[in-house]
Amino acid sequence: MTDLVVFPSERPLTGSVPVPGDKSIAHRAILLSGLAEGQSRIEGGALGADNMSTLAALRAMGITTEEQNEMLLVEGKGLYGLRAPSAPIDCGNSGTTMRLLAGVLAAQRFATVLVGDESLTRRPMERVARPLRLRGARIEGKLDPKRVGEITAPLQIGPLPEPNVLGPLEYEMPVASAQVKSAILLSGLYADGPTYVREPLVSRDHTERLLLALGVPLSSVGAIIQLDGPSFSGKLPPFSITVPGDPSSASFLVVAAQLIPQSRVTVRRVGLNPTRTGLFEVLRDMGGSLVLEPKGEEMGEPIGDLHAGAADLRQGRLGGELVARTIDEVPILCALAARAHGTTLIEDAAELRVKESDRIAMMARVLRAFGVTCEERPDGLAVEGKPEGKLKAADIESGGDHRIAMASCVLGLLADGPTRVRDADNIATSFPRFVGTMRALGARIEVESSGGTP
Ligand SMILES: O=C(O)C1=C[C@@H](OP(=O)(O)O)[C@@H](O)[C@H](O)C1
Ligand SMILES: C=C(OP(=O)(O)O)C(=O)O
Repeated sequence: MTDLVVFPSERPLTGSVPVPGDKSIAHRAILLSGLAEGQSRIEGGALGADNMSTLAALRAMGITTEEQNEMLLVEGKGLYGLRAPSAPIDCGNSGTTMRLLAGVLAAQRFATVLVGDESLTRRPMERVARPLRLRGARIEGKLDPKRVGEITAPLQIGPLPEPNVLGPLEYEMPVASAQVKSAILLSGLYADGPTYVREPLVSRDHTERLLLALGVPLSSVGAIIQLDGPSFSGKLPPFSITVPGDPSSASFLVVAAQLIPQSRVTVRRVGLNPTRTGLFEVLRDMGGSLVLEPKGEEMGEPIGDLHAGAADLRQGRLGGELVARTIDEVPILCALAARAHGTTLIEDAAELRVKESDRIAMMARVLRAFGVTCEERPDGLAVEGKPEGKLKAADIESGGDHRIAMASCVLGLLADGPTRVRDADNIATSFPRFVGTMRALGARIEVESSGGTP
């Protein structure tokens, strides 16, 4: 296991850096390249371990892939080209891998078992199983003794029962989730009738954009999406994509720049899909310093450079529809709130309790360890900002959650002594070069082996 030791910053953060390719877009690009007919090319910078779990799943089902520097070549075999894997597929720490794969595997004539690490094995899976069953798939999990009606991994999927084809589906999702929506849409590629999905709020729409770019007959109005299975040709063309930089990874750098006096940081080629930019909107409302410089688009995804600088912040508010567009940025929003004048309210965010960790409870613990007063609520937090003076140096147990670990590192830069962030290996699930990137901007972070189980 690795600990990070973060030293208080003595100088501004400055420089221009890239971030890894967007994890969500890369999952979808990898999966769809395996289902396309022919060779696709995916360039994505240093993709993290979660994306590698999706790639490994394809390999386990007979898809040939090659990694050349930071480019992936995938030999897609068509929608029906996957082969039964010889063992359970390990989705690692990646909820997106498990839920998106479920949509594709539900339509196969062979059986698969999906497993994950300890954290993924605790996460709710009935939300994805239910709509797939409603269109004829066979999908079972382990009954969750603590949550009635809930199942968790391992997931046993398929084989598809007679008549061997998924049916149409009209489904109203109880919770906004891009993973569930995507699984439903992917299963719709195999269905003999249309797919209609309605979300309570608009979640990230990368699957829709990529499917449209590949010529799939799909349309959406707000939170309603329709895929016309029968008029789909059944073929996906191979494609080349340079995955835009991940705005969720960029958020840690953008927030660090706000908090350290005189900082000026540019993050290059970041995806600016409006379903992902909630944090930047909240930051602007808090008086943050952020300029977006558009740089075109890639397969329907807008891209731009982010120019961030130090700012004097006032309290912010996150709630309602903005939550879905900020869902992975709440840990770093808490760091921002910790240095703002006034109390920042985060509401309607109960979903955070079922991510890699219970991110509401974890951030409450982290903030208190740094000497920041906060109130933990069922669906969020109230964070009392402490804009003056230093925070208290802390010893943080990140619980193996990458976003908790990175948010803690940013807070550590503002402390009155070295901060230890324990169990930080998991940062590699989404941002393998986080420490190198922070150092390139001027932060001092040391990596130490903590002697626990590696
Ligand atoms: O579809 C995706 O790529 C993701 C969707 C979100 O999860 P939910 O669908 O559970 O909200 C997000 O938290 C996750 O990091 C990635
Ligand atoms: C929740 C996350 O990912 P996943 O659901 O894919 O594990 C995340 O990256 O913050």
